[in-house]
Order: sequence, then C-alpha cells, then structure tokens
Amino acid sequence: ACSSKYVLSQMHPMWQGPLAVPGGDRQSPIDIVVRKSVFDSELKPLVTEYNPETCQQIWNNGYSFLVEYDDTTDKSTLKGGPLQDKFRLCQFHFHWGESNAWGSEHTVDRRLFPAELHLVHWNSDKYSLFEEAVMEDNGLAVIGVFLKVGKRHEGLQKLVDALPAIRHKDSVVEFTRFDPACLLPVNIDDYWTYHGSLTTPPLTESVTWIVMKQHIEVSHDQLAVFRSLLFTSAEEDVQKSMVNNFRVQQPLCGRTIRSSFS
Ligand SMILES: COc1cccc(N2C=Cc3cc(S(N)(=O)=O)sc3S2(=O)=O)c1
Ligand SMILES: [Zn+2]
Repeated sequence: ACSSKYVLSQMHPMWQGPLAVPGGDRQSPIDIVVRKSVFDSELKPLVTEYNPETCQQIWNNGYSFLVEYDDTTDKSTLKGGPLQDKFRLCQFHFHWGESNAWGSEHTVDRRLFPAELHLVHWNSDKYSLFEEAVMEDNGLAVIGVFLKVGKRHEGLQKLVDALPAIRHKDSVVEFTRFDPACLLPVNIDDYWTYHGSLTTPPLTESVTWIVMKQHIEVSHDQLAVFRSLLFTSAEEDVQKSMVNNFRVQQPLCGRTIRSSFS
C-alpha cells in the first residue's frame, strides 16, 4: 500500500511546516488563477477504471483518514488526461477546515472550499513499487476534487458511517467494496493540471496534479463527522479535533497551469 506510518507520522496536527522545501520550485498546493491557465487541446479525457474489490481498509493516520486500495496489480487504474502512462490507485483521503468557510488546499481564483478530496495514484508502467514512484519526477498522479456543502452525498455515507470506529490516530478498520468513482463529479473532462508536490511530508515533487473544475456536494452533517475525528491517539491525555489539516499555499515559481477546457 502507499502510506506507511513513518512518513505520515511526521505530520503534526496544525502542520504548516516549512513554507517551501529548500530548493523546491514545484510545491503544492497553489491558487489556480483561471485567466492565467492555458487551454491545451492535446489534453485527453481522463479514464478511470476503479474496481471496488480492491478496497481494503480505512485508517486514521493522525493527519487525515485514508481509504487504502490493494495496489499490487493494475486493478484500479487511471490513465489519459495529461498522463502518458497507466497509474494505479493506492489511496484516497481528504483535507478540511474547522468551519465551512475554508478547508481546501487548492483554491480557484482564491475561492476556498470547505474540503478537498485527493485520489492518489502511482505510475505502475515505470515503477514496481509505490515507494519508488513517490520519489520520481512523474511518479504520482493525484486527482483533486472540491467539496461543497449542500445535499447529502449518498455514496459518501458508507465512509462517514465508518469514521467513529477510527476516531483516534493509528486506528484501522476493514473497509471493503467501496467504489471511489462515486466521489468523482459528473463531469471529469474539465480539469486543470500542473506539476507539483505532495502537500504533506515527504513533500516530494513527484505529482502530476489533476484538479477537477466541477465540485461534489456533501451535507453539513456529513462534513461534521469528518471534524469528529481526532489528531491524537487514544493514549494521549489531550485530545485534539482533526480540523484544518491543509497546507499553506506555495509559490507558483513560473509554472503554467493547463486547462482541458476553453
Ligand atoms: C515514501 O513516501 C511515502 C510513503 C508512504 C506514503 C507517502 N505519502 C505521504 C504524503 C502524501 C501526501 C499526499 S497529497 N495530500 O499531496 O495528496 S499523498 C501522500 S502519500 O503518497 O500517501 C509517501
Ligand atoms: Zn491530500
């Protein structure tokens, strides 16, 4: 799987960490300035082929909660869009705020969303292990989807119902037969794409970001359950609510953001 404790445990609740990695000139997240993005007609539609049977577990890593997929074969994959190779889904997770006014990592013309979903994939054409891919230039592809508060998301509810069982850091429960495609917006043909990094340690600059233009809606109550999670483990005497687990925005450093739509 693609998330090991030693890496994730470096994350501190209000982890704001270094403003940018020393020498890092392609860090994430960033603000997407729509009028500065460049339409690229060569960008193809994204092709996701997710198999719910590869869903394995859901766990609280002390920074977010991750739904992990079996990435030992090419069963749940992403290709097309800006990608030249086939990428394997390894996990998805979210970032959110303590209020509905903020929480997303990326913004669109400075517009904040209450939360953001990240579907993490690694290049299985070029690498045999996630741990290799995460260190390489074109090793990872992460789909970002903005969440807005509105109507209840039926597909999300199975995940929301599992959260009370993983309230504390390092708690894990079995979680199966969840199709992450249900979390994608109706239209996945319209997106922005740019070269960036992981937004938490190890902050490696190995990510092709694909940020969806269309958001998904979840209910206020569903998002409130995210906020009932804790950064802290059961043993700690001071419990801290898992909120505001997003990174500060990073300098664009001259990068071009391409759009798949004009
Ligand atoms: C050896 O490198 C490893 C090993 C195990 C897990 C990770 N990761 C850590 C952070 C991280 C942050 C992501 S985000 N918010 O940009 O989508 S995705 C992701 S991760 O790849 O799961 C890295
Ligand atoms: Zn993330």
